[in-house]
Amino acid sequence: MSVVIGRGEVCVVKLQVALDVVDLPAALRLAHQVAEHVDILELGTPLVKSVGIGAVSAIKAAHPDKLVFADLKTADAGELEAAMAFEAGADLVTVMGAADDDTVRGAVAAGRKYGKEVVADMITVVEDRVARIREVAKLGVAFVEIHAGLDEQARPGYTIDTLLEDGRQAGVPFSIAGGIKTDTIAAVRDAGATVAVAGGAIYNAPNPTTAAQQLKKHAA
Ligand SMILES: O=C(CO)[C@H](O)[C@H](O)COP(=O)(O)O
Repeated sequence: MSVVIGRGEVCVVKLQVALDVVDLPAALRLAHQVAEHVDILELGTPLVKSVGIGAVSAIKAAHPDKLVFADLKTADAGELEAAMAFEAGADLVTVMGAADDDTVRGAVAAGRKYGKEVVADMITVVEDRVARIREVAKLGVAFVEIHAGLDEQARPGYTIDTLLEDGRQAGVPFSIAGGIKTDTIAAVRDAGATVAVAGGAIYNAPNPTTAAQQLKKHAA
């Protein structure tokens, strides 16, 4: 399966579900509920920490037709950690955009070896995020994830607007993650994102299948 989604001609924003649960049966259940309506199945960082890298293999085995995204958020030993995820069946893996350039390069080297792709997660506050996005994009990642984490989202007054503005300014392929909902996903698409990542809007919904379906509809 081709995983080149950052550098190709992409007109429609892809929908990535973040499986932010902490046990494998729950992740498999959620993936089964939403797979039909999403393009990418993401194993959230807490899931990988709780279950281990074998969770990647289990999700890929259950959904071989989907891109599987291992959100490792690697901060060091980029080549080693990315190789672990690719060996387990991941199509995409994250490395921290704020990590050392050699950590990012290492992950990218593993991606080249396995024919898979690396995404730089820009969650960490850096002085000038747009400048760092442009630097990281030159290191060979498929795209950057412009991301407000759950802790940032919990702060009063949080909106997704800054993420979208950084995406517009950066001029490189990007995804957006940061509490995307049905009322914001169209703006994510219009800002030019390649991928929209949704976690809580799906796994906290009374009916995750319907939630994923609605997000896809609003993104079209
Ligand atoms: O990586 C994450 C947190 O670090 C989440 O998976 C990502 O933010 C998407 O979830 P949500 O839509 O709930 O923000």
